[in-house]
Amino acid sequence: MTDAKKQAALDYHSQPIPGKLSVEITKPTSSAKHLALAYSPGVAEPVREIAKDPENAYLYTGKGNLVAVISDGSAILGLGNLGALASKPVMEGKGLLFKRFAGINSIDIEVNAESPQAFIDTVARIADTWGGINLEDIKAPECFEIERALVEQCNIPVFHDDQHGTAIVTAAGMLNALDIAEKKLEDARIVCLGAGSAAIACMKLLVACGAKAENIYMLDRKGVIHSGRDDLNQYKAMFATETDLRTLDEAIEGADVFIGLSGPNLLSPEQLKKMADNPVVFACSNPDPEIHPDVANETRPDVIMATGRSDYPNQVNNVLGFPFIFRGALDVRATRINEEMKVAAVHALKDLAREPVPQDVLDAYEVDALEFGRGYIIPTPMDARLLDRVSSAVAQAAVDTGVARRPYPSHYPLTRVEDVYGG
Ligand SMILES: O=C([O-])CC(=O)C(=O)O
Ligand SMILES: [Mg+2]
Repeated sequence: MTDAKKQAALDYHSQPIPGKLSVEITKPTSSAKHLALAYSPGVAEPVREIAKDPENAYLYTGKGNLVAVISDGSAILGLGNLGALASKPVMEGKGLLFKRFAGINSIDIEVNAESPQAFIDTVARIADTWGGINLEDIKAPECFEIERALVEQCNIPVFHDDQHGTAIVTAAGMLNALDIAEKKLEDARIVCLGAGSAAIACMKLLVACGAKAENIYMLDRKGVIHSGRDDLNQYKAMFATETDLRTLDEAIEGADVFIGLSGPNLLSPEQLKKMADNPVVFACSNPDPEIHPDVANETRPDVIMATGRSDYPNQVNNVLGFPFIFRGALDVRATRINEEMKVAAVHALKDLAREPVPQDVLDAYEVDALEFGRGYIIPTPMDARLLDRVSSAVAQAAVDTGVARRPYPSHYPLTRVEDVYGG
């Protein structure tokens, strides 16, 4: 980023007041009568009701539309382990997106935990107060055990966004990109640079969507993950292939797809040149991709290019997923976010990209046209139709698979965030 852009980012966060979120009051407070309802003695009534039946928390408190965004700061974006407090701008940012795109209230919680177990215990103890928990920017492999334990211990959706949000959006974009390249996921040779939480979840979901595990070459810092290595954790080991290839240089030769979930500038123009025709490149490291889109487009005019960034076309970023996935899950009081709900979100995103784009979206991006093709493989985050399409698909899948504790919402389809509480 230029110095001016860096300063603009700092000013955005500090002005006119520090931070990106604030709390608002939803009830009248202009008289002593109001205070007697809001606080002593009136507040005792909902307390008694909730003590009788915890479900009443959904009726008398904000629980049902409240998501905790929780991190330990151990894998902030593609920046690394910078500690809990430094992750706060990202977690506030997730809260901004939850509210702006899906009308969900959220509070960010940054936990200094000395071990995964300490993190699990901290979150488990505060879990009941939320409608859902979004885990964010927690490093692998600890994130897998943390999520598994919390899903088991909590009766509300617990979702590690960097795994599943990223995987859902990547899978949707990939199905469309390969269609445009006239290739099939089943046949695609895929190179995945990175073996962290997002990489492992993306590859698992791509395999669930039809990719062949033997066509996937995953690389960590030491190179290709192959069956001869004895330094692999159980998660990486799932992607160990029988191969003589050892480096990115070797693996990229003839590859149809490059997915980067690692760090900045790790794919060179020379490596991109070695890929097959119409190469699909998802350089998703944030904020700086594995190859800059300008460099990629210059190197290969036939590239189908996506990044995680808001300032280039084809933004493959979990913002297209987590606000709406939680919206759908909260609205049917799902006990968890299961595989069927994730796959429903993939298809909703994939299909929406094939529909004509409304004028307000074109205006938001200051373009004359966006048409399904190389430059538009996935809906943009500013597309208001996401609220309806993804949330309803997720809610329906929750109902169909028996994890919903409420019926499909009668106030759906949602067209505006103002309508999320129903009529
Ligand atoms: O915050 C973003 O832009 C996407 C994300 O979750 C990450 O990179 O960790
Ligand atoms: Mg993240």
